[in-house]
Amino acid sequence: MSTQTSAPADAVPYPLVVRTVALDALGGTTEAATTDPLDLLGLLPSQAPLAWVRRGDGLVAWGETLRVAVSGPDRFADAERAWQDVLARAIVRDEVQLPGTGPVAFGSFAFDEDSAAGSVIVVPRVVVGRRAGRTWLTTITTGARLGAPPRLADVVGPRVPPVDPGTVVYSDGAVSADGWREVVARGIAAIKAGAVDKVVLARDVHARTEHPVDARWALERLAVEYPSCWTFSVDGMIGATPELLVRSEKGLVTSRVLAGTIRRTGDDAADMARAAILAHSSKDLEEHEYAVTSVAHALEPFCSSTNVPDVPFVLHLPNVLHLASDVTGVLTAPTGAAAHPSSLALAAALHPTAAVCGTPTAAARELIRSIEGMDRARYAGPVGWFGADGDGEWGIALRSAAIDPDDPRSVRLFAGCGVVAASDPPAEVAESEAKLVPMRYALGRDVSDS
Ligand SMILES: C=C(O[C@@H]1C=C(C(=O)O)C=C[C@H]1O)C(=O)O
Repeated sequence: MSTQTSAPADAVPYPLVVRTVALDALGGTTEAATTDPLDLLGLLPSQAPLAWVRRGDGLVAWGETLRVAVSGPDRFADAERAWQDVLARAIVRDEVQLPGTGPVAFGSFAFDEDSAAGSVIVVPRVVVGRRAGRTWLTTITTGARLGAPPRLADVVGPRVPPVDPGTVVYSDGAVSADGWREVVARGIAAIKAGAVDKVVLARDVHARTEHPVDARWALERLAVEYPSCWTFSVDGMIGATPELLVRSEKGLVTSRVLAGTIRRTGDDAADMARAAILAHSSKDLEEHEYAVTSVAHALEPFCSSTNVPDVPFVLHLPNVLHLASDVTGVLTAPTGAAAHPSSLALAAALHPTAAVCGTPTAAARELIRSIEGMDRARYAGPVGWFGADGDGEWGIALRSAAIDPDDPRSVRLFAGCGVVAASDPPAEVAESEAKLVPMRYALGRDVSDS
């Protein structure tokens, strides 16, 4: 339970000066919007890139004006307070006024409050954003006053292509695949003994790369191969998640809940048949129901109305099919409060959902602590960004990996699976392998590597 600001608000010699200007276009395109994610990702430097990109829209950022490290059960509230302190002293000129313009902080939070891994929010120096054909540049400095409007050419370096990580050698993480089958069997036994209804169990795999991992290599591959996912990079945590914990924008809240998975075969006709099986599988529908209910209940105190679809749709990804539900709500101030909560406060209220922890939450988290055999660190925790008005987007850091800050040739890849009474341990191991495919692909060279 602590907060550490590497440039504490009190120690910032001047208030933050935040300036957002419109950009005509990126990548030389002056026509209507392109949806090429590489337009944004292609601007990133190799050092500590920050990204939140989907279908060519989103935010990329670099540099560090401020970093706030938090931990423990109050990590979300502590981060929020630090951000509010910074904002209270900021001088902002925002000529674009869209979600993601003006001051922006990126964050990545540990799954478990007891994790040895810290959580962090980073306020970058430069942000480039794009939304529905409009692009903008934000600079965040600690200069004493507003200077001339920033220009992209002054803040973006010469394009240095991402470096190929080279040969990748995989080895067991904290628990081997065989050992993890036993972990799943223990989870099923605990469910049958009545300890929980559902538990989500995860494993890690270690990758050793020939060359230091250039996060941009992985991000570019993920953004192209998994366009319906949110490709993210925050403080060495990278991935492409299909699951949106919460988006809060102008009083509307959205959450994309996933739970219930089937592997793809590579044969489109067979996959269509599998999609139909998934949509009717009572085991997967049960897993899904727990996840949707946990999100709907967590949102209720903050919403005047919510909309929970009656039946899930099937989300097609290159590696797996998921049961998916988009839960939406209209935010309202909870009793006694002046304003509705920020996107980060909503993420804190939602986390951990039954899609990544289980049902009931506290018992599932205890079971994970006692049988999973690893520290999830920031895997399955909230990752994303928020702005000055508190609006923002937080995904669940799935299909993800953590690059070791002390050894960038060392990477932990993660995958987990929802377990219910009807689960089968070998099938869950196979499902976890399918969920590792995106990050293996990201570190690879071409499709045949995956
Ligand atoms: C835990 C993960 O995925 C979660 C578990 C799912 C399932 O068990 O069906 C599906 C999507 C995610 O909510 C992961 O990808 O690591």
